[in-house]
Amino acid sequence: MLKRFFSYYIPHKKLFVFDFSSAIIVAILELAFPLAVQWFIDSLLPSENWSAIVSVSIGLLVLYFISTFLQFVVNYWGHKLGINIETDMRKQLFQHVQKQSFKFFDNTKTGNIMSRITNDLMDIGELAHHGPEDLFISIMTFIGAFWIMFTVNAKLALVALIVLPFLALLMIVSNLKMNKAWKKMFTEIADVNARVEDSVSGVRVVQSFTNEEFENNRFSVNNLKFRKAKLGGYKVMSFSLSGIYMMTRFVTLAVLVYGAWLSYTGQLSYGELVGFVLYINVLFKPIDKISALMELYPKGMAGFKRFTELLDMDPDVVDVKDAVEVQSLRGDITFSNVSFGYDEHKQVLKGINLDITSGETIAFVGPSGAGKTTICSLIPRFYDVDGGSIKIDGIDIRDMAKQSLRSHIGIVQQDVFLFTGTLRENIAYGKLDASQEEIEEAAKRAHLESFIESLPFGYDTQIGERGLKLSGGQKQRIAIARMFLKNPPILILDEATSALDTETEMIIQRALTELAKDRTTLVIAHRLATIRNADKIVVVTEEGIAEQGNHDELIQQGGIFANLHRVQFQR
Ligand SMILES: Nc1ncnc2c1ncn2[C@@H]1O[C@H](COP(=O)(O)OP(=O)(O)OP(=O)(O)O)[C@@H](O)[C@H]1O
Repeated sequence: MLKRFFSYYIPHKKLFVFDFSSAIIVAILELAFPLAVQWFIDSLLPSENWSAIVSVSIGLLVLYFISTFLQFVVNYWGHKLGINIETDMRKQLFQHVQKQSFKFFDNTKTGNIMSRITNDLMDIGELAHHGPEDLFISIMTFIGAFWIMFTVNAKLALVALIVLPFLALLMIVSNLKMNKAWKKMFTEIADVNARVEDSVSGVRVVQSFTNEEFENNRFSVNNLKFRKAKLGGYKVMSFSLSGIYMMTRFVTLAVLVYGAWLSYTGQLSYGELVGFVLYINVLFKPIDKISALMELYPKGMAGFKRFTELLDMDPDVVDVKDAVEVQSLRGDITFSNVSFGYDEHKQVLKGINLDITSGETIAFVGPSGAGKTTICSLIPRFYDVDGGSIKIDGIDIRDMAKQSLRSHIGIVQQDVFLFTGTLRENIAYGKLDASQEEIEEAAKRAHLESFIESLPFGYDTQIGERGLKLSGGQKQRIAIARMFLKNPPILILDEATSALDTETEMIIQRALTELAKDRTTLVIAHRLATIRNADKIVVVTEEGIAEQGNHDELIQQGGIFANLHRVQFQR
């Protein structure tokens, strides 16, 4: 774990060396200062050589300036190092999450992912800066101070050492306890985030059911759990800090009393006594630093551990070695004996055989939950099949590079997802480098033109978070405009179930018919009227594909489709 943590320093090694060496020089200067004071009192003062006293004072002043500058370096560039590492980790995690398969998102709460990327990494920068540096410097100054104290007066130095084993024990025990407490705290805050994400995105449902009180209570449960976990951590920390404080102050007093007696009996000079007391401070500074690290280390490491846990989750759908980078596709799709389940306990598809010729429009119909959407999700490899194969233009899609395959498939989902931003940005999502002319052309073909013209800010209109300021029909037309820009040879249309008014429906239908031209189009159909002209209708039931043929053939067969047709049109 530590080795992995240190690997993040490699890109910033120059900064690290700069910061670290400055910190070492500061520590050496601090170590030398009490010695200088001791020498000042014992040797320089009795000589009454004022010019030497002034020269030494000026020398000390210069050293102070150097030390001040180096402290600035350590504070600023040291933190810069930490922030750089934190930023790298956050970027890496975000990119990793983007690569995850649908299965991951099916099973992970959004708030949880957000927590990992933001909160969990919050303390890592501080740890990256202070961790190795403070530890090394603390050990160095501690040993240095102790060694000097020992050479000045061994008996007095041993008095200062008495508390050391107790101190070490206290630190180790509280470190272990804090580690546990902070890990728990991160889990709880992730749950708080998940709850907030859920309630805020679902706020319209919450308010329409007047369930605000219920949501408040659910939130309070998580919030209190987080409070308890955090308070637990602070309790251990407070005990430990107080213990350290007490022990260190006890030693100061013991050294002062015993040192006074040694001085009184002529075994210690005044300069040595003053130097010794100053060294006690130098000796305790590292202990203070280490106790601060004790708070930081478990917190940072708990976050780092959660970071690596997520980073080590490999996506389910990956490219094989030497995967084919697809340049273009005709759009012939073949399903051979395909089986699939979202989890091992339940098979959703089995024995699916299907041939789709390029340029055809295929409509999938059947009862809810039969697997129509699932069949379509397998084509862009949102999930990989468990058995059998899917081939496009004769190549197994598992042998194609995932991104190149998906760049040839367009999907218009039932529930159109729009991003916060302008209309222009949302249409251009289909082709990020689209020119204004291309965007306008796509909008025109999606029958969006007159709507955009009616807006005071036209293409620059902000559509609100997730397109909240737009109607269902407008959102669908934006999704269609995106597809005109993307221009994929294979198109998947998940027909909207929500009813639109007849006129809007007609406009959308016209746009879709134009979009489907010269492409292999798969329509997940909910209303049978819209698929009359499909080249092939595939009836999917829980047992698999029950019927296929064109509209008239299926009506004539008098099977499931004919039945569905009768039910829908008799209403
Ligand atoms: N992400 C998922 N994780 C687990 N199970 C899922 C997931 N998506 C769908 N299912 C299950 O798979 C089965 C098929 O669902 P699918 O969405 O493919 O049906 P559908 O025919 O498209 O239904 P509808 O017409 O209602 O959209 C259902 O039993 C559903 O509960």
